[in-house]
Amino acid sequence: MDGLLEIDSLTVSYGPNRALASVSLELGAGESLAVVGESGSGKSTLLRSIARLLPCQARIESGAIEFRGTDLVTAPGRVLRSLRGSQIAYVFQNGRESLDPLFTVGRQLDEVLRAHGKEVPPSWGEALLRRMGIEDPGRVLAAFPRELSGGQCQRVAVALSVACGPSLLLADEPTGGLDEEARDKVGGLLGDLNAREGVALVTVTHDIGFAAQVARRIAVMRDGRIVEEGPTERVMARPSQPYTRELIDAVPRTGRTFRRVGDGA
Ligand SMILES: Nc1ncnc2c1ncn2[C@@H]1O[C@H](COP(=O)(O)OP(=O)(O)OP(=O)(O)O)[C@@H](O)[C@H]1O
Repeated sequence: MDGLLEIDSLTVSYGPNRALASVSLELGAGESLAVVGESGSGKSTLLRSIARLLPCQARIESGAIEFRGTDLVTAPGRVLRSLRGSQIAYVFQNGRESLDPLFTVGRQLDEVLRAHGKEVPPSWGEALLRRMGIEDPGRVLAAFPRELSGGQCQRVAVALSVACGPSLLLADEPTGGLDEEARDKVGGLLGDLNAREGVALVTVTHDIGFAAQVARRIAVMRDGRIVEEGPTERVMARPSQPYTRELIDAVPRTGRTFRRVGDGA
C-alpha cells in the first residue's frame, strides 16, 4: 500500500476549546475512510485541517499532516493552493451553496479547468457529468443551480471537485439535507469514484450506516479523539466501544443493507 496521507498527533483548538486531541490516522493511495461521530466531536475540524481550510479562530497547536511527503501544517500558502483542486479535493455539505447561482453548470465546470491552466476539450463537461451518474448531462450543463434538485447540485459539486483528477477527495457530510434516494445516489457516486477510479476518500458523517456504505475503514470520533478504528465489517459487526454500538443502533431500520458500492452484488 502506497502511503498517501499520514496524520500524526494532531491537536487543534478554538481558543480555550480543544476540538482535536492528538489525532493520528493513515490512508493509503486509493483507500477509503469514513470518520463518524456525533455533532461537535471534531469531524469537520479534522477534515478542514487536512485541506488547511480551518476558520481563522482555529489554531493547530501540534502535530503533522503529511500528504505525499509534504507537511500540510507547515507548507506555505502557494504549495497549499497548488495542491487544492489538483491533488486534494473538498466536497462541502450543501452542494447548492458550493455552486455559483449566477452561472450555468457548464460554465462553472469549464472555469475549473481554466483556473488550473488547462484547455477545455470538446464535450468534456458532458462526459464528466455522465461519470457522475447524471442521465441528462446536456440539460444539466445548460442549467443554473436553482433549476436543479439538491441531489443533482451535490453531484455537480462532486464533479467540480474531481474535475482536475485529484488523488484525495475529502467529503464533509456530503449527503446532509438530502432525501434517501438522493443520499444513495451521492453515496454511490463517492463509492464509485473510490472503488472504480481509485480516488482515495475521507468522508465525515454522523451516520454510521452511510459510512459503511462508502468506506472500507471506519474511525469513530468522540470529544476530539479517535476512540475506535478498523475495517468496516469488523466495526459494524463487533464494535469494541459501547459508543460505536450506540451509533449503529441509531441507524433507522429501513431495510437498508450496508453493502458497499463497488463490492458487487
Ligand atoms: N469556528 C469555531 N469557533 C469556535 N469553536 C468551534 C468552531 N468550529 C467548531 N468549533 C468547536 O469545535 C468542536 C468540534 O466541532 P466540529 O464542527 O469539528 O465537530 P463536528 O463533529 O464536525 O460537528 P458537526 O457534525 O455538528 O459539524 C465543537 O466543540 C465546536 O463547538
